[in-house]
Amino acid sequence: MAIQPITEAILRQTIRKRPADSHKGTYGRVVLIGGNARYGGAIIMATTAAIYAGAGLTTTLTDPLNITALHARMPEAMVVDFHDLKLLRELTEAANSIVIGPGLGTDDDSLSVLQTVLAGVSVDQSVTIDGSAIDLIASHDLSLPQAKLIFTPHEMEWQRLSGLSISQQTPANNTRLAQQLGGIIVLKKHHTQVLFEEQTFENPGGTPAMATGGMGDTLAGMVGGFTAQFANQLNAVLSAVFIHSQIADDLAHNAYVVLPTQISEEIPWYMKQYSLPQS
Ligand SMILES: NC(=O)C1=CN([C@@H]2O[C@H](COP(=O)(O)OP(=O)(O)OC[C@H]3O[C@@H](n4cnc5c(N)ncnc54)[C@H](OP(=O)(O)O)[C@@H]3O)[C@@H](O)[C@H]2O)[C@@H](O)CC1
Ligand SMILES: Nc1ncnc2c1ncn2[C@@H]1O[C@H](COP(=O)(O)OP(=O)(O)O)[C@@H](O)[C@H]1O
Ligand SMILES: [Mg+2]
Repeated sequence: MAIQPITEAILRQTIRKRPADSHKGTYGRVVLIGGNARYGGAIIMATTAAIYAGAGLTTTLTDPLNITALHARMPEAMVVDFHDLKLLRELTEAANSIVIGPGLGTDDDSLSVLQTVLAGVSVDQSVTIDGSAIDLIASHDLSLPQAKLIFTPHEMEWQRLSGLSISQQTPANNTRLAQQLGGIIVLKKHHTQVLFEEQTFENPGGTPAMATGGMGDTLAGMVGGFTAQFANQLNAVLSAVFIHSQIADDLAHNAYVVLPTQISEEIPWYMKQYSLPQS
C-alpha cells in the first residue's frame, strides 16, 4: 500500500473543541515512567509535553533524585519514587495512558520497573514504549502485553527491536516487522513514518533544528497526552507527530536550533488552531 502523508485534515478530525460540561477526568490520567539518576531531564521533558498536550491528570514515577527538579518545573505533575513497585503497579493500573522509557536506563532496577508495568497493563490502556524501554524489551526478549501499544523508536532503537539494520529498513521490511510486533510504530527520523497494520503514514515536516537530546522524549509525552484524550489512537499518534515537527519548523524559520521545552510551550496554541471551525 502506498505511503500516505499525514495531513492537517487528520488533526482537525482529532483535536476538537472541548465540551463545556467536562472536567480533568474527561481528559485522561497519564502516567509516565522513566528518568534514572543520569537521565532525569528525559522524564521531565516527557512530563512537560504530556501536560502541555492537555492530559487531565499527570503522574510521573521516577528516581527520587528527580522529584524536586520536576516539581519545581511542573507543579501540575504528581511525582512518585519508581522504586516503590507496589505503588507503581497501582498507579499504572489506574491510568488511561502510560508512557514508559524516557531516560529509564537499562540496569536491573530499570528492568524491574518495566516488568512491573508490563505485567499490570490491560487491553483498554494505551502504552507508549520509548527509549530505554525499547532497548530492554529487545535485549531481554520480553513478552508484550495485550494493550494499545505504541512504540516510538529512532532508527537505532528500531534496529535493536526489529533486528533490521538501518540499511535494511525499507518500507516492505518495516511493514513486515511492524505487523509481527503489533501496535503502532512511530519510526523517528527526518521524515518520521507511522506504521499501523498495512498502512504507512509519513510526516511531511521536520528539521535538523530538532536534533537536540530530549526531542524524542518530548514526542513520547505528547503521544501520552493525545492518546489519553482522543479515542482514535492512530489519529492521536499522527496528530502528535505532525504538531511536534510543525512547531519546530515554524520556530526554525528564525532560529538555528529548537529546544524540546520550547516545543512543549507552543502545543496549546497549535491545538487551539486545529480545534477551531474552518472559515
Ligand atoms: N536529557 C536527558 O536526560 C536525555 C536522556 N536521553 C535518554 O537516554 C537514553 C538513551 O537514548 P539515546 O537515544 O541517547 O541512545 P541510543 O539508543 O544508544 O541511541 C543513540 C545511538 O543511535 C544511533 N542512531 C542511529 N540513527 C539514529 C537516529 N535516527 N536518531 C538517534 N540516534 C540514532 C546513534 O548513532 P551516532 O550517529 O551517534 O553514532 C547512537 O549510536 C534514553 O532513555 C533516552 O530517553 C536522551 O533522550 C537524551 C537526553
Ligand atoms: N534531522 C531531523 N529532521 C527531522 N526530525 C528530526 C531530525 N533530527 C531529529 N529529529 C526528530 O527528533 C526526535 C529525536 O528523537 P530521539 O532520538 O528519541 O531523541 P531523544 O531520545 O534525545 O529525546 C524525533 O522525533 C526525530 O524525528
Ligand atoms: Mg529517544
